[in-house]
Formats: sequence, C-alpha cells, structure tokens
Amino acid sequence: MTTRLECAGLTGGHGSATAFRDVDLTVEEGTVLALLGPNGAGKTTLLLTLAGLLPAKAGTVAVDGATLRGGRPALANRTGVVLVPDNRCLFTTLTVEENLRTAARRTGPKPRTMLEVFPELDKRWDVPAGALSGGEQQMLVMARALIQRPRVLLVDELSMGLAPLVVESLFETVGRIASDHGCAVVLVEQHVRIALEVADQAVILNRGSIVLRSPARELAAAPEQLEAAYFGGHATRTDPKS
Ligand SMILES: Nc1ncnc2c1ncn2[C@@H]1O[C@H](COP(=O)(O)OP(=O)(O)OP(=O)(O)O)[C@@H](O)[C@H]1O
Repeated sequence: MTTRLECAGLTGGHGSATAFRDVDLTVEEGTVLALLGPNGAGKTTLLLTLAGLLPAKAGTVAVDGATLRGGRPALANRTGVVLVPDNRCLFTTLTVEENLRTAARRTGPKPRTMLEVFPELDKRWDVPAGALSGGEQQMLVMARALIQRPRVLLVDELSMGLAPLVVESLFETVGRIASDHGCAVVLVEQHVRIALEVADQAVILNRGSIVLRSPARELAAAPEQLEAAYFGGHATRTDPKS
C-alpha cells in the first residue's frame, strides 16, 4: 500500500494559541482514518492545517511523499487535498449542477458523472442547493469534493444535523469513495460508532494530543478504552505505528 498522507510533529492553532501539538499521522491510499475526540480537542483546527488553510507552527504535511508548503490552501488543493467543511459552504441559490460546475476542473470529470456515485441527486439536478434536504446537501457536498479527484479527503462532521439512517448511508459512500478512488480519507466525527464502522484506523485527540491509536474494529469492540481516551485522555496506545 502507498502512504498517501503523512504528517509528522505537526503543531498548530489559531494565532498564538496552540490547539494541537506534535501530531504524527499516516493514512494509506484507499483507507479511512477516523479522527475522534471530545469538543475542543483540536480536530477541526488539525484538518484546517492539513488543508493549508492555517499555517503549521511546527512539523510537516506530505502527500504522496511530497512535502506541502504550509498555509497555502490553493497549492494543497492542486496537490489533491480536498476539505469538506462542517458548515457545507454550498452556493444555496445555485442548482445542484451549478454547484458542481463551480468545483469541476477543465480536464476532470463532468458534473453528471457524479450521479454514478450519488444517483439520488438526479431528480434534484435543477433544484437550488438551499432547497435540498440536509442529507441531499451533504451528498452534494461530497460530490463537489469528489469531482476534484481528491487524493486526500478531509471530512469534518458530515453527520451534523442528519438522521442516523442518512448518516449510515453517507458513510458507506465515504468508504466506497476511499476504496474505489484510492484516496486517503480523514473523517472527523462525533457519531463515534458509525465512524468506526467505516474507518480502518482511528486516533483520539484529546486536549490537542493524540492519546490513543487503534485499528477501528478493535476500538469499536473496546468501549472502555474509548471512554478512557475521551474523558481521561490517558489511554494506552494500542498500535504506535498506525
Ligand atoms: N477561529 C478560532 N479562533 C481562535 N480559537 C479557535 C478558533 N476555532 C477554534 N478555536 C480554539 O481551538 C481549540 C480547538 O478547537 P477545534 O474547533 O479545533 O476543536 P474540535 O475538536 O474540532 O471541537 P468541536 O468538535 O467542538 O468542533 C479550542 O480551544 C477552540 O476554542
């Protein structure tokens, strides 16, 4: 397997405040890493730093072995890093098709090819994004990410405000996007159980530090370890290399 995303000693935050420190992550192509942890742990800030939207205070981020220049989001995006932000950021007055057109690249897939992954959007093709249901909006958000042919897909709280059944189906799609398109997915999620079902590996961030790493399946079977990492922040590392 190829290492798609790697960060080493990554430290970052907002202004002079440090939100996370000394984070090492490796995500292989075609796999999903669940980045979990309590509110305020630093998960979103870490994603923004991986996407180049915030400069790192220390450490490196590399995609397919090439180190990215920190704080350069357009460059990171051209390298294949695509962020799915937690506030959706759709153009609400533009239709589904128009939203996809804003993200499509000249030499990349055409908007309608996204219907192979999200067929439910076909009947909503000419509807403004603001009139879609929450689940449909998130499908559009994922389609808008996929049309950019991501090598690294950073997904922040996809489930926010959605019914559990909708979340399960969306997460299945995320898993398929990783395996079919060979991208590395980092999934920040509060729905821990569903996230662990789709993820291959999991890390728990607490107060800015990684306090637990584990294959996702093992962690799903060890709720006490999960709880200790969330509330105590001092669980043991089960697999220091993952
Ligand atoms: N725009 C900002 N300016 C300054 N500090 C911020 C900003 N956004 C977040 N922070 C701070 O950075 C720290 C980490 O927040 P972050 O949002 O990354 O955590 P999180 O794990 O994603 O939490 P949540 O699940 O609540 O979104 C917190 O102390 C938070 O108050």
